[in-house]
Amino acid sequence: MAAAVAKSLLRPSATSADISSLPPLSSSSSASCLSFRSCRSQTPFLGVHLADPVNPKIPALGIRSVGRGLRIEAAARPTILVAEKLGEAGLALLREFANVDCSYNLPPEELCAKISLCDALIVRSGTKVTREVFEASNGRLKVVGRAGVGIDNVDLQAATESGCLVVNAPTANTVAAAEHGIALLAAMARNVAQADASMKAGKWQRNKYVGVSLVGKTLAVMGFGKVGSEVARRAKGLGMHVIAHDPYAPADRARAVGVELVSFDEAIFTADILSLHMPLTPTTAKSFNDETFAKVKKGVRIINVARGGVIDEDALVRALDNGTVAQAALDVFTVEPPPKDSKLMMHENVIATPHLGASTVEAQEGVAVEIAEAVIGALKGELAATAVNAPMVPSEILSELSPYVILAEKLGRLAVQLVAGGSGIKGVKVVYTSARDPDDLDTRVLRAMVTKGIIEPISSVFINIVNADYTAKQRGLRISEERIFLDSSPEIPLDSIQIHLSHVESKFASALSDAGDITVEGRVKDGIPHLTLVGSFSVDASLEGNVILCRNVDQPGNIGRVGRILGEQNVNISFMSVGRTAPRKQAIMAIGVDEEPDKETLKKIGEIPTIEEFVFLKL
Ligand SMILES: NC(=O)C1=CN([C@@H]2O[C@H](COP(=O)(O)OP(=O)(O)OC[C@H]3O[C@@H](n4cnc5c(N)ncnc54)[C@H](O)[C@@H]3O)[C@@H](O)[C@H]2O)C=CC1
Ligand SMILES: O=C(O)C(=O)COP(=O)(O)O
Repeated sequence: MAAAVAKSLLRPSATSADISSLPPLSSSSSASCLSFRSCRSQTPFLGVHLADPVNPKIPALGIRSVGRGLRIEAAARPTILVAEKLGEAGLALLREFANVDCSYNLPPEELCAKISLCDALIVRSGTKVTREVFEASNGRLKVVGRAGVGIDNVDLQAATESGCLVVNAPTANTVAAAEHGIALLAAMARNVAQADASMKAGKWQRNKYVGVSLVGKTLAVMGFGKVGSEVARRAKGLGMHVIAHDPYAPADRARAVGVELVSFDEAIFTADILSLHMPLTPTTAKSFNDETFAKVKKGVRIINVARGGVIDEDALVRALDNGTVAQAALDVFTVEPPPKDSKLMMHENVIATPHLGASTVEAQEGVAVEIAEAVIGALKGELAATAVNAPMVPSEILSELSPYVILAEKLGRLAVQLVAGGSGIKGVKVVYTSARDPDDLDTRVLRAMVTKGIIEPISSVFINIVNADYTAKQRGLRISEERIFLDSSPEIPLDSIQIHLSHVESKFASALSDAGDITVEGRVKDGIPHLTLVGSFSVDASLEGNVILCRNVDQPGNIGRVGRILGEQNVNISFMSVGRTAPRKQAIMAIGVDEEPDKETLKKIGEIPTIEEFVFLKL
């Protein structure tokens, strides 16, 4: 397989450029440490290429080894543009390997002008690496390194389309972000920022700035990942009662820290202080809104060191104005920097810092080294453990597996949505039924896509074949694979894929097999992925758009009742499939819908007397 990958490589490297042809440094650049040595020949790559998992035309990531008696091409030095301030230890590593251009805070047009002369770009959260940047690179840019966790400032789709690898540094700033959360917690409780400002204005206001104590208070950590668990550990040291909400965190990890995992509602009902540490995803976006604030304990305090977008900022201003939220401490904002007249930032009960969570000397040295090593490794053509968009499968294998790749991801996505909130997933078993000899069926990409389907809807992490196993392991997710041999033609790579999630509760009890696992199975029919089994029920539904699964007693009229409710709301049904144990016994209806039904419509479906349970799933 590795040899096959190596064969499928490489497009020609962009031509080299002389230092004199680089656009001038921006007047706003805070530093310039251009250190070119060999400027004539800059075709440095061993060849880094990306493959889109569903578009085999995009070549695979790999290494161009030397041809007959040829030298490895890495003799020439690549050019790396460092667009935001990076720790010296990382810069030193980069300079040993490449020509390094530190041009900080470039306006977008200057970044675009420079980028066609650079092989790698390193940024933090302040630089938007847009589609325009990839287009302007004319294919020369091979690696973008994000010196930190969140990659919401990099257009990953555009990066993948242009064959550019994106790597990040996910661990080195965890403690810094957690410490900043604790700093904001203490500063907020004791009005440190407001009291300091008052003293500097010549006042001595001892009565105005009476604070609240932390000991004995309940802190709800929302998002019990790397940063959240470090915050929890520290808050316990302050004598706080710590609970956490994270639908996907394993309970034993929480138990090890002495923290109880609770539902979202329990967390917001009971917390004196909420500390946000979840990623910004479509599910978490604006999850702290008017509806949420209506449920919180009056006078709750909120800390946000995650992403501004998880809070509806206008709703937070209203909640601060009416006293529902007593205070907020914010490091991150929907728009950064926020407008100077932002009501939220200027609110007297808000303390704010300019996205400083990762900004300690130690963390910045750590991320600088972490990202420098990842970028250098990628430029050498090595696999990066922290790659976020780099599938690595030869195009011929990809083209054969491509419908199964989609099937694997959709089954994973479907299975995770069947898990009841609060029951963390630990064990995933993927069963392939195939007539192929195991050596002729490379399941890495399928396993990666199952992992992607399971993790991506609940995380900010982007999964591909490079980082799937790494990410699953980091999250305590054990993915095992099993093959069932089918005595038929090996021309077809796979007959079916089954996913079993063990030791979890389901929000749709019918999805549980006799063994008690959430079980879903799919097949490819005429090139289209189909769902063929849910729990013990056989169904046949194409895995496209959205699906409503209903369990009902098999009797006339059910389809019509559901269809009428959907029709009244102008929700278009794309397909219908019924699977039943026996006539007039239990049945499952799978109904494909083009539009997402609103809550009221779903409620009406749930109220049909013969419908015993139902679930709405987004594919
Ligand atoms: N302010 C700053 O400078 C920094 C901010 N961050 C941000 O902090 C956040 C957390 O980072 P890490 O802990 O490194 O990430 P992580 O991926 O280790 O943890 C995120 C956790 O959130 C959980 N989660 C997902 N959806 C959820 C939901 N709907 N409700 C509750 N929990 C949910 C996940 O299961 C996971 O355990 C990210 O948004 C990251 O970008 C990270 C470092 C510095
Ligand atoms: O790592 C993250 O997600 C951060 O938010 C840190 O951002 P920064 O590198 O300080 O711009």
